[in-house]
Amino acid sequence: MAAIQRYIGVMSGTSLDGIDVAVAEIDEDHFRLVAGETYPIPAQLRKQILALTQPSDNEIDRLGELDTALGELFAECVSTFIRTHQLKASDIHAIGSHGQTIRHRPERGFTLQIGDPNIIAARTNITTVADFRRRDLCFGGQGAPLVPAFHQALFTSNERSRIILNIGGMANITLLPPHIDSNLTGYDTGPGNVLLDAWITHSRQFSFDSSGQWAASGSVDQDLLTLLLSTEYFQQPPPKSTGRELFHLDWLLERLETYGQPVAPADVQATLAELTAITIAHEVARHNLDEVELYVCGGGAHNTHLMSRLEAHIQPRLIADTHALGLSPDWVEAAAFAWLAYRNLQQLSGNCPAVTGASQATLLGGVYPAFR
Ligand SMILES: Nc1ncnc2c1ncn2[C@@H]1O[C@H](COP(=O)(O)OP(=O)(O)OP(=O)(O)O)[C@@H](O)[C@H]1O
Ligand SMILES: CC(=O)N[C@H]1[C@@H]2OC[C@@H](O2)[C@@H](O)[C@@H]1O[C@H](C)C(=O)O
Repeated sequence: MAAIQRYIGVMSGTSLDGIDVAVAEIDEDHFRLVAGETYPIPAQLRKQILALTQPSDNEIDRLGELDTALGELFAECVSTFIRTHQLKASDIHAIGSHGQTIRHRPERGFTLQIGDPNIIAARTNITTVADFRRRDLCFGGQGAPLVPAFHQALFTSNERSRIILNIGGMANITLLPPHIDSNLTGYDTGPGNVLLDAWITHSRQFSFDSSGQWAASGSVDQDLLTLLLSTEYFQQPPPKSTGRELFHLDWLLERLETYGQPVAPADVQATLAELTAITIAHEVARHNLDEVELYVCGGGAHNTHLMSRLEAHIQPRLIADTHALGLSPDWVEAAAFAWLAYRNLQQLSGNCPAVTGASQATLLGGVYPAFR
Protein backbone atom coordinates (compact mmCIF):
# COMPACT_ATOMS: atom_id res chain seq x y z
CA MET A 1 0.00 0.00 0.00
CA ALA A 2 1.25 3.49 -0.87
CA ALA A 3 2.38 5.63 2.08
CA ILE A 4 0.37 8.69 3.09
CA GLN A 5 1.57 11.75 1.22
CA ARG A 6 0.93 15.45 1.66
CA TYR A 7 -0.67 17.44 -1.14
CA ILE A 8 -1.35 21.16 -1.37
CA GLY A 9 -4.48 22.49 -3.10
CA VAL A 10 -4.59 26.09 -4.39
CA MET A 11 -7.94 27.61 -5.31
CA SER A 12 -8.80 31.03 -6.61
CA GLY A 13 -12.52 30.97 -7.29
CA THR A 14 -15.03 33.10 -9.16
CA SER A 15 -15.62 35.44 -6.18
CA LEU A 16 -12.03 36.73 -6.31
CA ASP A 17 -12.16 37.14 -2.54
CA GLY A 18 -8.76 35.54 -1.97
CA ILE A 19 -6.51 32.59 -2.71
CA ASP A 20 -7.21 29.52 -0.63
CA VAL A 21 -4.31 27.17 0.12
CA ALA A 22 -4.85 23.90 1.96
CA VAL A 23 -2.61 20.94 2.79
CA ALA A 24 -3.99 17.44 3.20
CA GLU A 25 -2.66 13.97 3.91
CA ILE A 26 -3.99 11.57 1.34
CA ASP A 27 -3.80 7.91 0.43
CA GLU A 28 -6.15 5.32 -1.04
CA ASP A 29 -8.54 5.31 1.90
CA HIS A 30 -7.51 8.29 3.95
CA PHE A 31 -8.01 12.02 3.58
CA ARG A 32 -7.14 14.46 6.35
CA LEU A 33 -7.06 18.21 6.01
CA VAL A 34 -4.05 19.46 7.95
CA ALA A 35 -4.30 23.25 7.54
CA GLY A 36 -5.71 26.01 5.36
CA GLU A 37 -4.98 29.70 4.81
CA THR A 38 -6.44 32.45 2.61
CA TYR A 39 -4.17 35.04 0.99
CA PRO A 40 -5.29 38.38 -0.47
CA ILE A 41 -5.36 39.13 -4.19
CA PRO A 42 -3.77 42.57 -4.76
CA ALA A 43 -6.42 45.08 -5.87
CA GLN A 44 -4.73 45.77 -9.20
CA LEU A 45 -4.56 42.08 -10.10
CA ARG A 46 -8.17 41.60 -9.09
CA LYS A 47 -9.15 44.44 -11.44
CA GLN A 48 -7.14 42.86 -14.26
CA ILE A 49 -8.80 39.47 -13.70
CA LEU A 50 -12.30 40.97 -13.67
CA ALA A 51 -11.57 42.89 -16.87
CA LEU A 52 -10.59 39.66 -18.63
CA THR A 53 -13.79 37.83 -17.65
CA GLN A 54 -15.65 39.88 -20.31
CA PRO A 55 -14.68 40.36 -23.97
CA SER A 56 -12.47 43.42 -24.39
CA ASP A 57 -9.55 44.83 -26.44
CA ASN A 58 -5.98 43.54 -26.50
CA GLU A 59 -6.92 40.38 -24.62
CA ILE A 60 -3.92 38.27 -25.63
CA ASP A 61 -1.25 40.58 -24.19
CA ARG A 62 -3.24 41.13 -21.04
CA LEU A 63 -3.93 37.40 -20.71
CA GLY A 64 -0.25 36.52 -21.11
CA GLU A 65 0.87 39.05 -18.51
CA LEU A 66 -1.81 38.01 -16.05
CA ASP A 67 -1.00 34.31 -16.53
CA THR A 68 2.56 35.08 -15.42
CA ALA A 69 1.58 37.44 -12.57
CA LEU A 70 -0.88 34.88 -11.16
CA GLY A 71 1.67 32.06 -11.48
CA GLU A 72 4.05 34.17 -9.36
CA LEU A 73 1.31 35.01 -6.87
CA PHE A 74 0.18 31.37 -6.46
CA ALA A 75 3.83 30.32 -5.98
CA GLU A 76 4.32 33.04 -3.36
CA CYS A 77 1.17 31.92 -1.51
CA VAL A 78 2.42 28.31 -1.43
CA SER A 79 5.90 29.38 -0.27
CA THR A 80 4.43 31.53 2.53
CA PHE A 81 2.07 28.71 3.48
CA ILE A 82 4.93 26.22 3.69
CA ARG A 83 6.98 28.56 5.88
CA THR A 84 4.03 29.37 8.15
CA HIS A 85 3.35 25.70 8.75
CA GLN A 86 7.03 24.81 9.19
CA LEU A 87 7.02 22.48 6.21
CA LYS A 88 9.70 21.95 3.56
CA ALA A 89 9.16 21.59 -0.18
CA SER A 90 10.27 17.95 0.12
CA ASP A 91 7.38 17.31 2.59
CA ILE A 92 4.87 18.00 -0.19
CA HIS A 93 4.30 15.38 -2.87
CA ALA A 94 2.52 17.76 -5.23
CA ILE A 95 0.47 20.92 -5.59
CA GLY A 96 -2.93 20.88 -7.29
CA SER A 97 -3.49 24.38 -8.68
CA HIS A 98 -6.94 25.17 -10.01
CA GLY A 99 -5.83 28.48 -11.52
CA GLN A 100 -8.09 31.46 -12.10
CA THR A 101 -11.01 30.93 -14.46
CA ILE A 102 -11.16 33.88 -16.80
CA ARG A 103 -13.50 32.41 -19.41
CA HIS A 104 -15.71 29.32 -19.26
CA ARG A 105 -17.49 28.54 -22.51
CA PRO A 106 -18.05 24.78 -22.67
CA GLU A 107 -20.74 25.37 -25.31
CA ARG A 108 -17.91 26.61 -27.57
CA GLY A 109 -15.58 23.83 -26.47
CA PHE A 110 -13.26 25.75 -24.16
CA THR A 111 -12.60 26.80 -20.61
CA LEU A 112 -9.59 28.80 -19.49
CA GLN A 113 -7.84 28.76 -16.12
CA ILE A 114 -4.65 30.80 -15.81
CA GLY A 115 -1.70 31.17 -13.39
CA ASP A 116 1.26 29.54 -15.12
CA PRO A 117 2.02 26.19 -13.41
CA ASN A 118 5.58 26.26 -14.84
CA ILE A 119 6.23 29.20 -12.53
CA ILE A 120 4.63 27.48 -9.53
CA ALA A 121 6.79 24.35 -10.02
CA ALA A 122 9.95 26.40 -10.69
CA ARG A 123 9.58 28.74 -7.70
CA THR A 124 8.44 26.14 -5.16
CA ASN A 125 10.35 23.16 -6.53
CA ILE A 126 7.22 21.09 -5.95
CA THR A 127 5.57 19.05 -8.71
CA THR A 128 2.49 20.95 -9.79
CA VAL A 129 -0.66 19.56 -11.37
CA ALA A 130 -2.85 22.13 -13.16
CA ASP A 131 -5.31 22.65 -16.03
CA PHE A 132 -7.81 20.23 -14.52
CA ARG A 133 -10.82 21.03 -16.63
CA ARG A 134 -9.84 20.75 -20.27
CA ARG A 135 -9.41 16.96 -20.56
CA ASP A 136 -13.06 16.58 -19.59
CA LEU A 137 -13.99 18.94 -22.44
CA CYS A 138 -12.09 16.67 -24.86
CA PHE A 139 -14.77 14.07 -24.14
CA GLY A 140 -17.67 16.46 -24.58
CA GLY A 141 -17.96 17.36 -20.88
CA GLN A 142 -18.61 20.75 -19.29
CA GLY A 143 -15.27 20.64 -17.43
CA ALA A 144 -17.27 21.67 -14.35
CA PRO A 145 -18.23 21.19 -11.66
CA LEU A 146 -15.34 18.92 -10.66
CA VAL A 147 -15.79 18.81 -6.88
CA PRO A 148 -18.69 16.29 -6.91
CA ALA A 149 -16.24 13.38 -7.30
CA PHE A 150 -14.41 14.61 -4.18
CA HIS A 151 -17.71 15.10 -2.33
CA GLN A 152 -18.63 11.53 -3.26
CA ALA A 153 -15.32 10.11 -2.03
CA LEU A 154 -15.48 11.97 1.29
CA PHE A 155 -19.10 12.55 2.18
CA THR A 156 -21.19 9.57 0.99
CA SER A 157 -23.32 8.02 3.73
CA ASN A 158 -24.42 4.38 3.71
CA GLU A 159 -27.73 5.24 5.31
CA ARG A 160 -29.21 8.25 3.60
CA SER A 161 -29.04 10.68 0.72
CA ARG A 162 -26.93 13.76 1.14
CA ILE A 163 -26.67 16.98 -0.80
CA ILE A 164 -23.46 18.96 -0.71
CA LEU A 165 -24.11 22.56 -1.66
CA ASN A 166 -21.22 24.87 -2.48
CA ILE A 167 -22.12 28.56 -2.41
CA GLY A 168 -19.12 30.38 -3.81
CA GLY A 169 -19.34 32.99 -6.56
CA MET A 170 -21.48 30.42 -8.36
CA ALA A 171 -23.45 27.74 -6.56
CA ASN A 172 -23.28 24.04 -7.32
CA ILE A 173 -24.92 20.98 -5.82
CA THR A 174 -23.85 17.37 -5.55
CA LEU A 175 -26.52 14.77 -4.88
CA LEU A 176 -25.12 11.73 -3.14
CA PRO A 177 -27.48 8.77 -2.91
CA PRO A 178 -26.57 6.22 -0.22
CA HIS A 179 -23.59 3.96 -1.09
CA ILE A 180 -20.55 5.14 -2.93
CA ASP A 181 -21.23 3.16 -6.10
CA SER A 182 -24.66 4.68 -6.73
CA ASN A 183 -25.23 7.28 -9.40
CA LEU A 184 -24.00 10.72 -8.62
CA THR A 185 -25.53 13.97 -9.90
CA GLY A 186 -24.10 17.47 -9.70
CA TYR A 187 -24.22 20.77 -11.54
CA ASP A 188 -24.13 24.55 -11.13
CA THR A 189 -27.50 25.91 -9.99
CA GLY A 190 -26.57 29.49 -10.98
CA PRO A 191 -25.30 32.49 -9.03
CA GLY A 192 -24.17 31.96 -5.46
CA ASN A 193 -22.67 35.17 -4.03
CA VAL A 194 -21.52 36.79 -7.27
CA LEU A 195 -24.54 39.09 -7.76
CA LEU A 196 -24.78 39.89 -4.04
CA ASP A 197 -21.11 40.93 -4.08
CA ALA A 198 -21.50 42.88 -7.33
CA TRP A 199 -24.55 44.81 -6.14
CA ILE A 200 -23.18 45.79 -2.72
CA THR A 201 -19.90 46.86 -4.34
CA HIS A 202 -21.78 48.90 -6.93
CA SER A 203 -24.16 50.50 -4.40
CA ARG A 204 -22.15 50.78 -1.20
CA GLN A 205 -18.50 50.00 -2.02
CA PHE A 206 -18.34 46.97 0.29
CA SER A 207 -16.83 43.83 -1.18
CA PHE A 208 -19.52 41.57 0.33
CA ASP A 209 -22.68 41.70 2.43
CA SER A 210 -21.43 40.57 5.84
CA SER A 211 -23.78 37.87 7.23
CA GLY A 212 -26.32 39.07 4.64
CA GLN A 213 -27.33 41.95 6.94
CA TRP A 214 -28.07 44.36 4.12
CA ALA A 215 -30.20 41.81 2.27
CA ALA A 216 -32.03 41.06 5.53
CA SER A 217 -32.88 44.76 5.90
CA GLY A 218 -34.71 44.84 2.55
CA SER A 219 -37.85 43.21 1.15
CA VAL A 220 -38.02 40.84 -1.79
CA ASP A 221 -39.54 42.42 -4.89
CA GLN A 222 -41.56 39.47 -6.22
CA ASP A 223 -41.99 40.84 -9.75
CA LEU A 224 -38.28 41.56 -10.08
CA LEU A 225 -37.58 38.08 -8.76
CA THR A 226 -39.90 36.59 -11.41
CA LEU A 227 -38.07 38.53 -14.10
CA LEU A 228 -34.66 37.29 -12.87
CA LEU A 229 -35.97 33.72 -12.64
CA SER A 230 -37.04 33.80 -16.30
CA THR A 231 -33.35 33.52 -17.30
CA GLU A 232 -32.96 30.51 -19.56
CA TYR A 233 -30.09 28.98 -17.55
CA PHE A 234 -32.46 28.16 -14.68
CA GLN A 235 -34.70 26.16 -17.03
CA GLN A 236 -31.89 24.19 -18.68
CA PRO A 237 -31.54 20.54 -17.67
CA PRO A 238 -28.15 19.28 -16.44
CA PRO A 239 -25.35 18.75 -17.26
CA LYS A 240 -24.72 22.45 -16.98
CA SER A 241 -22.19 24.89 -15.58
CA THR A 242 -21.96 28.65 -15.56
CA GLY A 243 -19.80 31.60 -14.56
CA ARG A 244 -19.19 35.31 -14.79
CA GLU A 245 -19.75 35.16 -18.58
CA LEU A 246 -23.48 35.04 -17.77
CA PHE A 247 -23.98 36.32 -14.22
CA HIS A 248 -22.28 39.68 -13.66
CA LEU A 249 -23.14 43.27 -12.70
CA ASP A 250 -24.23 44.32 -16.22
CA TRP A 251 -26.58 41.32 -16.39
CA LEU A 252 -28.30 42.70 -13.29
CA LEU A 253 -28.26 46.35 -14.42
CA GLU A 254 -29.83 45.38 -17.77
CA ARG A 255 -32.64 43.54 -15.98
CA LEU A 256 -33.22 46.41 -13.59
CA GLU A 257 -33.58 48.65 -16.61
CA THR A 258 -36.00 46.24 -18.31
CA TYR A 259 -37.98 46.08 -15.07
CA GLY A 260 -38.42 49.83 -15.38
CA GLN A 261 -39.65 50.53 -11.85
CA PRO A 262 -37.51 51.97 -9.08
CA VAL A 263 -36.42 49.38 -6.52
CA ALA A 264 -34.69 50.43 -3.29
CA PRO A 265 -31.08 49.16 -3.30
CA ALA A 266 -31.62 47.07 -0.13
CA ASP A 267 -34.67 45.46 -1.80
CA VAL A 268 -32.53 44.55 -4.81
CA GLN A 269 -30.08 42.85 -2.43
CA ALA A 270 -32.93 41.01 -0.69
CA THR A 271 -34.24 39.89 -4.10
CA LEU A 272 -30.79 38.65 -5.15
CA ALA A 273 -30.42 36.62 -1.95
CA GLU A 274 -33.86 35.15 -2.65
CA LEU A 275 -32.79 34.36 -6.24
CA THR A 276 -29.82 32.35 -4.96
CA ALA A 277 -31.93 30.55 -2.34
CA ILE A 278 -34.86 29.79 -4.68
CA THR A 279 -32.79 28.56 -7.61
CA ILE A 280 -30.99 26.17 -5.24
CA ALA A 281 -34.28 25.08 -3.63
CA HIS A 282 -35.86 24.39 -7.05
CA GLU A 283 -32.99 22.09 -7.92
CA VAL A 284 -33.16 20.28 -4.59
CA ALA A 285 -36.92 19.78 -5.01
CA ARG A 286 -36.46 18.45 -8.56
CA HIS A 287 -34.70 15.37 -7.20
CA ASN A 288 -37.38 14.52 -4.67
CA LEU A 289 -35.02 12.85 -2.22
CA ASP A 290 -36.55 11.46 0.97
CA GLU A 291 -34.91 12.19 4.28
CA VAL A 292 -32.15 14.13 2.60
CA GLU A 293 -29.42 15.86 4.59
CA LEU A 294 -28.03 19.11 3.19
CA TYR A 295 -24.48 20.26 3.95
CA VAL A 296 -23.29 23.68 2.85
CA CYS A 297 -19.76 24.78 2.01
CA GLY A 298 -18.15 27.83 0.40
CA GLY A 299 -18.27 31.42 1.65
CA GLY A 300 -22.09 31.53 1.39
CA ALA A 301 -22.21 29.26 4.45
CA HIS A 302 -21.28 32.41 6.45
CA ASN A 303 -24.21 34.40 5.09
CA THR A 304 -26.74 33.97 7.90
CA HIS A 305 -29.56 35.58 5.95
CA LEU A 306 -28.99 33.38 2.91
CA MET A 307 -28.90 30.29 5.13
CA SER A 308 -32.20 31.23 6.73
CA ARG A 309 -33.81 31.79 3.29
CA LEU A 310 -32.55 28.35 2.23
CA GLU A 311 -34.06 26.82 5.35
CA ALA A 312 -37.36 28.52 4.52
CA HIS A 313 -37.42 27.04 1.02
CA ILE A 314 -35.90 23.60 1.59
CA GLN A 315 -37.16 21.13 4.15
CA PRO A 316 -34.39 18.58 4.46
CA ARG A 317 -33.99 16.33 7.43
CA LEU A 318 -30.95 18.32 8.41
CA ILE A 319 -29.21 21.47 7.22
CA ALA A 320 -25.68 22.10 8.43
CA ASP A 321 -22.32 23.12 7.07
CA THR A 322 -19.61 20.63 6.17
CA HIS A 323 -17.97 21.05 9.60
CA ALA A 324 -20.52 18.42 10.60
CA LEU A 325 -18.82 16.06 8.12
CA GLY A 326 -15.35 16.88 9.41
CA LEU A 327 -14.26 19.45 6.83
CA SER A 328 -14.53 23.22 7.28
CA PRO A 329 -16.73 24.84 4.58
CA ASP A 330 -13.87 27.25 3.84
CA TRP A 331 -11.44 24.58 2.65
CA VAL A 332 -13.57 22.14 0.66
CA GLU A 333 -12.61 23.47 -2.78
CA ALA A 334 -8.87 23.83 -2.06
CA ALA A 335 -8.94 20.36 -0.49
CA ALA A 336 -10.64 19.03 -3.63
CA PHE A 337 -7.77 20.25 -5.82
CA ALA A 338 -5.21 18.64 -3.50
CA TRP A 339 -7.22 15.41 -3.95
CA LEU A 340 -7.44 15.85 -7.73
CA ALA A 341 -3.63 16.23 -7.85
CA TYR A 342 -3.37 12.96 -5.91
CA ARG A 343 -5.78 11.27 -8.36
CA ASN A 344 -3.71 12.44 -11.32
CA LEU A 345 -0.41 11.22 -9.92
CA GLN A 346 -1.99 7.87 -9.05
CA GLN A 347 -3.19 7.64 -12.67
CA LEU A 348 -6.79 7.67 -11.47
CA SER A 349 -9.62 9.44 -13.26
CA GLY A 350 -10.76 12.75 -11.78
CA ASN A 351 -13.97 13.63 -13.61
CA CYS A 352 -17.39 12.21 -13.06
CA PRO A 353 -19.08 11.73 -16.47
CA ALA A 354 -22.58 11.64 -14.92
CA VAL A 355 -21.93 15.17 -13.68
CA THR A 356 -20.00 16.85 -16.48
CA GLY A 357 -21.64 14.97 -19.34
CA ALA A 358 -18.29 13.67 -20.64
CA SER A 359 -18.48 10.45 -22.63
CA GLN A 360 -15.94 8.76 -20.34
CA ALA A 361 -13.99 9.02 -17.13
CA THR A 362 -10.53 10.46 -17.67
CA LEU A 363 -7.36 11.60 -15.96
CA LEU A 364 -7.52 15.34 -15.23
CA GLY A 365 -4.67 17.82 -15.29
CA GLY A 366 -1.18 18.29 -16.68
CA VAL A 367 1.94 17.62 -14.62
CA TYR A 368 4.78 20.17 -14.21
CA PRO A 369 7.52 18.27 -12.37
CA ALA A 370 9.78 19.54 -9.59
CA PHE A 371 13.50 19.42 -10.29
CA ARG A 372 15.13 18.12 -7.16
N1 LIG B 1 -19.19 36.41 6.67
C1 LIG B 1 -19.75 36.39 5.45
N2 LIG B 1 -20.98 36.90 5.26
C2 LIG B 1 -21.57 36.91 4.05
N3 LIG B 1 -20.98 36.42 2.94
C3 LIG B 1 -19.75 35.90 3.07
C4 LIG B 1 -19.06 35.85 4.31
N4 LIG B 1 -17.85 35.26 4.12
C5 LIG B 1 -17.78 34.97 2.80
N5 LIG B 1 -18.91 35.36 2.16
C6 LIG B 1 -19.22 35.27 0.73
O1 LIG B 1 -18.52 34.19 0.17
C7 LIG B 1 -17.76 34.63 -0.98
C8 LIG B 1 -16.53 33.79 -1.13
O2 LIG B 1 -16.90 32.45 -1.23
P1 LIG B 1 -15.89 31.36 -1.75
O3 LIG B 1 -14.53 31.63 -1.21
O4 LIG B 1 -16.50 30.04 -1.51
O5 LIG B 1 -15.92 31.70 -3.29
P2 LIG B 1 -15.06 31.15 -4.51
O6 LIG B 1 -14.21 30.02 -4.07
O7 LIG B 1 -14.43 32.32 -5.12
O8 LIG B 1 -16.24 30.70 -5.47
P3 LIG B 1 -16.48 29.50 -6.51
O9 LIG B 1 -16.96 28.34 -5.70
O10 LIG B 1 -17.55 30.09 -7.35
O11 LIG B 1 -15.21 29.25 -7.21
C9 LIG B 1 -17.49 36.10 -0.71
O12 LIG B 1 -17.26 36.79 -1.91
C10 LIG B 1 -18.77 36.53 0.01
O13 LIG B 1 -19.77 36.86 -0.90
C1 LIG C 1 -15.33 27.07 -14.64
C2 LIG C 1 -15.23 27.25 -13.17
O1 LIG C 1 -14.22 27.71 -12.67
N1 LIG C 1 -16.29 26.87 -12.45
C3 LIG C 1 -16.32 26.93 -11.00
C4 LIG C 1 -17.30 27.99 -10.52
O2 LIG C 1 -17.30 28.05 -9.09
C5 LIG C 1 -18.33 27.18 -8.60
C6 LIG C 1 -18.87 26.55 -9.83
O3 LIG C 1 -18.63 27.57 -10.81
C7 LIG C 1 -18.10 25.28 -10.25
O4 LIG C 1 -18.63 24.84 -11.48
C8 LIG C 1 -16.60 25.55 -10.50
O5 LIG C 1 -15.76 25.34 -9.40
C9 LIG C 1 -15.69 24.19 -8.61
C10 LIG C 1 -14.40 24.18 -7.90
C11 LIG C 1 -15.88 22.87 -9.36
O6 LIG C 1 -15.38 22.68 -10.47
O7 LIG C 1 -16.51 21.99 -8.79
